[in-house]
Amino acid sequence: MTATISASVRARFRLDYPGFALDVDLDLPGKGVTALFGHSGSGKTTLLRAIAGLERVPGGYLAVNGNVWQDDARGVFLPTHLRPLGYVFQEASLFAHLNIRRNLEYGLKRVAEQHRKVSLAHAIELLGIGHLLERMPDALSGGERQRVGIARALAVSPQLLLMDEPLAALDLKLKGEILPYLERLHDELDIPVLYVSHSPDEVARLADHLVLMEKGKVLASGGLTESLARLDLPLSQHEDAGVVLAGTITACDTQWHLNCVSFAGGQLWVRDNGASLQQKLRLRILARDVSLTLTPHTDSSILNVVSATVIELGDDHHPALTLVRLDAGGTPLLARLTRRSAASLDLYPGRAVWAQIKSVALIQ
Ligand SMILES: Nc1ncnc2c1ncn2[C@@H]1O[C@H](COP(=O)(O)OP(=O)(O)OP(=O)(O)O)[C@@H](O)[C@H]1O
Repeated sequence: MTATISASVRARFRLDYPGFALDVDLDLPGKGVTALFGHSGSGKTTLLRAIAGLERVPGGYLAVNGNVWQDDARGVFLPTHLRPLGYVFQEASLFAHLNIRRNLEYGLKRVAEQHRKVSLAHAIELLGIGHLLERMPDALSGGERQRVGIARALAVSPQLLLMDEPLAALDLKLKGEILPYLERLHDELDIPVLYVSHSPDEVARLADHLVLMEKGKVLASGGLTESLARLDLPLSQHEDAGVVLAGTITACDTQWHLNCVSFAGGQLWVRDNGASLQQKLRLRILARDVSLTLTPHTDSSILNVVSATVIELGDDHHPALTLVRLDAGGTPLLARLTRRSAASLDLYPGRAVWAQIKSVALIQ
């Protein structure tokens, strides 16, 4: 294998199907979660399959944190079974005749002792499935099966984890149960993850980097925070467009069950969901939940008022509305307003405003 020095995932693939062409050239972070987002048929699964070597793409190139898995120009092509990766699908296909422990152990044999970075015990603990080990797959719920599938993918100590809509087959309640486990993986493991999702909520909670796909091409690739705030990308037109900011809990108001989250642009009060002081968390602020004023109001019910500057105004999919991109101390915010309000406030790039955000609207 040829070695490169960059700590990243480099993927270059061109593939032609009748009526569809994949044409990507990506340089992705070598750690953290990269979300692949795009309409159905935009090529997300095809890209994952090419990365896994399941789709043989002549002329392709793939290097994962310095290890070249495919470089056809040099005659390098690792078959799928030799690529140290984990692949999680919408539904975990477990062996029906093996109990959960045996399912998890299956596949471990091909991982040499010295390459085992994630122990089976650690994977079991991370996904909270210790109590299920002696059960048979048909005695598990869909959510439990999926947690086993994720643990199985982790247990082979992958250098890259591919997740293709791992929560898509689950109902909202089960999704809510599994997301915290995925957040733990994100926080505790150093494995780069490519995560296909249609859900802005999952992307907001898990991703660090965002790749937007359209018709087989990469429309944009960049950090999550910056990408979500771009008015030129279709994401901003979603009903639940908004930004994600990273903050730390710096105060607790036990009388009113509120926590104060400090971020680069100020402070926000959020509902106390059991987080502790100094805990880091992500807040999702939807554009429709942000209103603007020219002076800070103290006679309103809104607890959160942040000083910001208008960066740009952009079109919304509805002619009555406009999207305003703001900067709050280096943190981007989006506000969706009526054009009438924007006109009566006389908003223009550079104008100083106050962004009001209802506490109840903040998503943790
Ligand atoms: N083996 C194949 N032969 C021909 N066309 C294919 C093949 N595999 C995929 N395609 C086509 O490639 C396009 C991209 O499919 P792909 O499954 O990658 O999209 P996707 O973004 O993952 O979609 P979804 O979100 O619905 O899963 C589609 O038009 C699909 O029909």
